[in-house]
Amino acid sequence: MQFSLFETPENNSSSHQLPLSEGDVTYFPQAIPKNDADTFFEQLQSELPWRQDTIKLFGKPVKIPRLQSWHGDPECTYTYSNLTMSPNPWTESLASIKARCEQICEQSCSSQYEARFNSVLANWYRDGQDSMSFHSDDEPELGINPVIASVTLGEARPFVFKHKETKEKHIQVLEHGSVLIMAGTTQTHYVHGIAKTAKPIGGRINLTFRHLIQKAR
Ligand SMILES: O=C(O)CCC(=O)C(=O)O
Ligand SMILES: [Fe+2]
Repeated sequence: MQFSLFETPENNSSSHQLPLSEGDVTYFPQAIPKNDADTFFEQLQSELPWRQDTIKLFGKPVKIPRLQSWHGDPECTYTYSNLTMSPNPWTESLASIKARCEQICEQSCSSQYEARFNSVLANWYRDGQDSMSFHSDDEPELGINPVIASVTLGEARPFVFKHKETKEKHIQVLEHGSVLIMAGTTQTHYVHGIAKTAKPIGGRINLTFRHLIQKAR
């Protein structure tokens, strides 16, 4: 699929900045047209090598409540919750969605921001019992003030930002085909997460595109 088929953000008049007192977050609904988003959802669900990792919580092994898959350029080894993941290669659909996110960043984000991504963490929330606890994406490999593009396919879920000191909260429902760009000091001041819900809901795939900085050897 070619990304020239996508609408440009200029046509996407409903993009808006979240009203966070510190941080820089912009939401682009319908960044990926519905038909393409439907196809990507099906393709990614069947083609990615999904795995359920185990992390240690207070010394005890706990299965994380979602499936994940890490992809990127060959040098992009990533450590997340004490897990070190070697990258799986880019698939055609991941590369196409990455190009769309880079296009949005180039056209709509401040020129001081890096608008190239070399890796992506894919998360598959199979139902309402799958979740992601509050965290910041502030690993050293991401550098200072990282730009992260977060794509939602499938079921819409509320995405919660919480200020680390003031506890100010902001909720944005992330819809099918949307892109959320987190930049500036967002990771310094806020944690974010996806809560569980008892509602009977369908699956959601989230892709967070990142730019990893290579460590000096
Ligand atoms: O599923 C989401 O929207 C959030 C994913 C996320 O925060 C992450 O992968 O770091
Ligand atoms: Fe995150």
